[in-house]
Amino acid sequence: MQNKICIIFNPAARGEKAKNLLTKLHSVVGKVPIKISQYPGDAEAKTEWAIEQGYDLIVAAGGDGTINEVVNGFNGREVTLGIIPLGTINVFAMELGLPRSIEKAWTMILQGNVKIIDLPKANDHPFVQLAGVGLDAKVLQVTHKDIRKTFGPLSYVFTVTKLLKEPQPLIEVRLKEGKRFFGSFLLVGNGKYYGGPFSVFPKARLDDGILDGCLFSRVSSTILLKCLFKSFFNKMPTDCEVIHFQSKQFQVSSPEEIPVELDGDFYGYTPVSFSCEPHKLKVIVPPSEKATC
Ligand SMILES: Nc1ncnc2c1ncn2[C@@H]1O[C@H](COP(=O)(O)OP(=O)(O)OP(=O)(O)O)[C@@H](O)[C@H]1O
Repeated sequence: MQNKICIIFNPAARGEKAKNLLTKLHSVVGKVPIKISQYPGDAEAKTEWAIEQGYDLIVAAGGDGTINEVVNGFNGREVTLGIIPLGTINVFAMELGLPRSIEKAWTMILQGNVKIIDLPKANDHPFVQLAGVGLDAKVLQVTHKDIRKTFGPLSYVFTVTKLLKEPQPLIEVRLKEGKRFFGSFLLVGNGKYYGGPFSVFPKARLDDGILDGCLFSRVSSTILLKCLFKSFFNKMPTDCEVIHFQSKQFQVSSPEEIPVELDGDFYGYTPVSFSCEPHKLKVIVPPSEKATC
């Protein structure tokens, strides 16, 4: 049976440059409805509305934050996710090997090769690709929107440099499987990539039923640069500064509240519990990708 498709478009993605792509998007998708997200959180509301109207293939046209909102709008219902990557970095699209051009992404969506992947959660809040506790979440929280718009991803580098001068927090990670770790900055991955083509979780797979963690005992510009360099070549440092773990479920706590981000957007504060629902999310991938259903 043919899917009923609805597109949820975020004009604010790619530093608000995505809005210039709306006419192009209309010309590529023809009569398929495009609903425009009007404010942060609206992509989730529009997805819920679309599902109530009987649409069963919801296409997120935006970046990772838009995909996150769309998936949160699924609320456990049996619908399929399509993606037209219009964000700045598009880490999840990179993980799935999706084409970046609107035409190619649309052709792939119409081909309809579905893969079923895991759906990670922070408390009850789903995310698709990654989460961070500590430094990166704080960077997202404090980097002003106008500075982000002007300097793009470079604006985060300015903030990191400033934040590294501050005292580092203490994070405790308690795995359901029994182990306990301590550190100051935690990254959690469903897939391999973080922040671009950086393979911070080289062992991660989107459909293995587990989450990968990377806990830094402390962070400095040298440690971060070393990690970025190594992860670009698919090798994370294995020295004492970084603990790698895999787990189905774990708790993260800290003496003080520490910020948490999900898929590149600020989410809230510790304590937070991470878990992973295996084989829960249907997503359209290129025909060359082996479907798991
Ligand atoms: N109409 C809107 N006005 C302002 N912000 C919006 C609007 N609609 C959605 N948003 C917000 O835009 C933010 C950025 O979206 P998104 O993450 O998709 O783009 P991006 O940051 O360019 O991409 P990526 O995360 O892949 O680099 C999200 O936090 C989302 O909540």
